[in-house]
Amino acid sequence: MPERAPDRPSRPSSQRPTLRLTLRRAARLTRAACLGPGAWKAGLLFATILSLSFVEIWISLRQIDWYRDFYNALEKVDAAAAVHQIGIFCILTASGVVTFLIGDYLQKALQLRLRTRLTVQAIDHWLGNRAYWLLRPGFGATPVENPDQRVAEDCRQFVEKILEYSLELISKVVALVSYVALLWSLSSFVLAITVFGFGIEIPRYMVWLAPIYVGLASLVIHLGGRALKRVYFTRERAEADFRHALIQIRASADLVAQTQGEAAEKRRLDQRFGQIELNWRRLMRREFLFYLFHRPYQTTILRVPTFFALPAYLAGAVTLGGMMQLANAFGSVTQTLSWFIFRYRALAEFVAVCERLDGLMQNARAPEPLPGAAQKIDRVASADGWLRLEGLRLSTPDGRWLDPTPDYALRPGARLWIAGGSGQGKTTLLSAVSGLWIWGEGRIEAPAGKFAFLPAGAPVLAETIRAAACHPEDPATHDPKRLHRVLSRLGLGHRLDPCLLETSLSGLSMGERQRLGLARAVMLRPDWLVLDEATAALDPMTEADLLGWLAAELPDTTIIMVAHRRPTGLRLDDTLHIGQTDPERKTA
Ligand SMILES: Nc1ncnc2c1ncn2[C@@H]1O[C@H](COP(=O)(O)OP(=O)(O)OP(=O)(O)O)[C@@H](O)[C@H]1O
Repeated sequence: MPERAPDRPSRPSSQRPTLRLTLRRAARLTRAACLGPGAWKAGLLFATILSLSFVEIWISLRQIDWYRDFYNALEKVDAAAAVHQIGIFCILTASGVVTFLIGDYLQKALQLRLRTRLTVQAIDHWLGNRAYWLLRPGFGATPVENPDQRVAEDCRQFVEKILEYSLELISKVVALVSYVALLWSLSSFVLAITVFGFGIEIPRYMVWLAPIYVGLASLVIHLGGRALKRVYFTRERAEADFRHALIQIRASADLVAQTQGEAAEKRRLDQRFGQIELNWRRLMRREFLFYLFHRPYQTTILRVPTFFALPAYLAGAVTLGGMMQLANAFGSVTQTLSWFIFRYRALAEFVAVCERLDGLMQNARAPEPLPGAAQKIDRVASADGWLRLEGLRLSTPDGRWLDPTPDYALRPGARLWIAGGSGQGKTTLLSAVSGLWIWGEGRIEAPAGKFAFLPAGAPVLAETIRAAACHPEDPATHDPKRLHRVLSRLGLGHRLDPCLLETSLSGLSMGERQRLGLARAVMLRPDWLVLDEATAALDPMTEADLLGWLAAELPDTTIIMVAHRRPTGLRLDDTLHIGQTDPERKTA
């Protein structure tokens, strides 16, 4: 039987998304994506890509020299030197293209490797700790919204962005050092200005101007755009909610059509799309403010360096080629320093991705139930294979107590009917026995062995009849002839493709679904079989026939049946009444 989730460490309190917190989140996710088997290959790929980016920096430095040489050739009207420079230009451009192509290809290979690893971990946490079960509204202390989006979209985005940004950042730092050194060597002259009658001389003014210029611009842009992160977070949530509603309609097409629910669905979709619209308007306002500063900066940053270098040219300190080289060096420094500004919008989105994905990973790693309800069920392994309930009283996750469950002991191989009125806690008891339900008090002695659960509704999530009939085991490990015989006995033979035993589950009636559930029970041969209203959709004659057949197929299996009607066809050893209503007395 599944074991209860392990003890949960306390959750970090909700924190404001500061830079430090974002870096911590990004570091945790990066570790999850990088560490593990084959990590050295990822490291090697990263190092190669980084080296290629250094080559690109070298090429760009050569291009700055090229500006000087080319313009000086023009100034001297030296045709041969100009043609030579055009040749150098072609070589530099070709080298740049080749370096870019190889780097881009390797980067995509690394992305695939890291995304696979991160996604596998996200899925492992989400499914492995039963977080998908516990972290739902009404169950978990911190329900996770739209996990589908976080696992599918955010893992991809995180890996793409972290690679892109970390490579960029490292190469920008290296480039910055090179560009500053170049700018330092070029701007050896002094700027002499007069302020309020005082003569001021600023040596190497181009070097000091660059960080002041970019620093002021960064501050202004950050102030204008800092609210964007929240808007991006909400945008993703609204989009995911809308998509989810559409998926629900696809999955419940019959239900919507039979209940003529189109108008209600349209209202629901309108309401969810309304959230997208609302957020979009907020985004329009925020981005307007942001671009008010960002756009002018972006459009002037390439032109302004020439204006700043002009005083040196006019003072005769540099030649025209020297001024162009100086302007380019200054432009390179300011553009490198402006990385934060140019990436501001994308970085704000990246912060939102980190918050969502790390939230999923952290919560799923140690899913915490809603606080407030008692979690005092003492679950122990049964030494003699009996199932025992002692002093058991279950509660709902929000703390409402259900009626006490009678003390009870069930021997292996017995057949038990659990009876009780609607809402009295029968399904909840089954969940507690299987270790899922943790709210309540008392003691459950749970036997070991293979456990199978047949729910009332749809059988299982599977793509083919064969997979559904063997779920959760691999259908390839089951004998196809036996499967065919079982399904035919249950009246589902017509659903099988004669050659491949593969057909879709769509269009199965509720009774057919429940018969498929019985097929599963027989194929799995569990030690413990729990049926929760799993034959309620069958007519009494079929139910009696199939339950009799099931009992014969599984002679040693302990069968626990929850049903409102006393099951026929199954020789019952005992009945356990849950709650205050005794259905037998009621019928009598
Ligand atoms: N997540 C939850 N949050 C709050 N209450 C819950 C939750 N899950 C179950 N309950 C409540 O616990 C009670 C027992 O539910 P349970 O499904 O076990 O009843 P049941 O006996 O199987 O009912 P039925 O025969 O109608 O299927 C019900 O009142 C139900 O509303």
